[in-house]
Amino acid sequence: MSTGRRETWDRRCWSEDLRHLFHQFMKKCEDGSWTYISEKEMLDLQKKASELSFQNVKPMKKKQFPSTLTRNFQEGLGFEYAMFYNKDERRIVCLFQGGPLLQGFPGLLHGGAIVTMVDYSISILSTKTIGFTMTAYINITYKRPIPIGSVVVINGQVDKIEERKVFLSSSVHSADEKTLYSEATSLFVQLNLEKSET
Ligand SMILES: CCCCCCCCCCCCCCCC(=O)SCCNC(=O)CCNC(=O)[C@H](O)C(C)(C)COP(=O)(O)OP(=O)(O)OC[C@H]1O[C@@H](n2cnc3c(N)ncnc32)[C@H](O)[C@@H]1OP(=O)(O)O
Repeated sequence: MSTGRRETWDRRCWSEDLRHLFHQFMKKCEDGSWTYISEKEMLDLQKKASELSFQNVKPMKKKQFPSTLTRNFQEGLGFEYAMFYNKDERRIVCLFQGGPLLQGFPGLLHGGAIVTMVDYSISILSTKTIGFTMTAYINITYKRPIPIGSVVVINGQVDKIEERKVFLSSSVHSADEKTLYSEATSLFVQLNLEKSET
């Protein structure tokens, strides 16, 4: 399937820091330990999710299928990111540069935008680990504010799996790893699709 959506790393709005980190991670992919989650893979996952029916929510019609929240902004103004997945270590890394439309306090990223990117990253990790899941809770602590346009690294990992429950922890650091911006713990629950009405 052609997504009609180009990969994001050729966007002009990507800062030098983001490009540099992106290429560092692409290098880590060469031995197969890490894999880049491409736009096509994201779209395929979304498409699959949109075909699911659970808790009486009917699957979406093909024409209604929208893009995800984080991809609904003009280049550079919202969420610019790339994700990498490590299957053996059950980890995800998201390189994230938040644009001016995500502003909360002047010059700083809104906490809702930060938790959105954390939630989205670890939802992909939990989904890749045990199948489609939803966030039951996410408990985030904001330790330092993130300047608009700066590049941060979100690290997410699976801590424990108990049947349908996946417990994850995550952190948000500066690109040079010197500043810890936020930390979160969360629970994702695998969707009980058998309960669904189709
Ligand atoms: C579809 C995803 C695609 C992702 C990849 C695709 C990529 C492209 C799409 C991008 C998508 C981005 C998505 C971002 C992530 C969202 O933003 S998700 C949106 C925000 N979350 C929600 O709206 C969830 C609302 N809550 C619910 O629907 C239901 O409560 C849940 C979470 C599905 C669980 O309901 P349930 O399946 O009926 O499970 P239930 O039997 O109640 O609980 C199961 C177990 O979990 C425990 N549990 C449930 N909730 C809690 C809680 N809050 N605290 C503690 N324990 C709890 C229960 O106690 C139970 O434990 P056990 O008794 O088994 O030990």
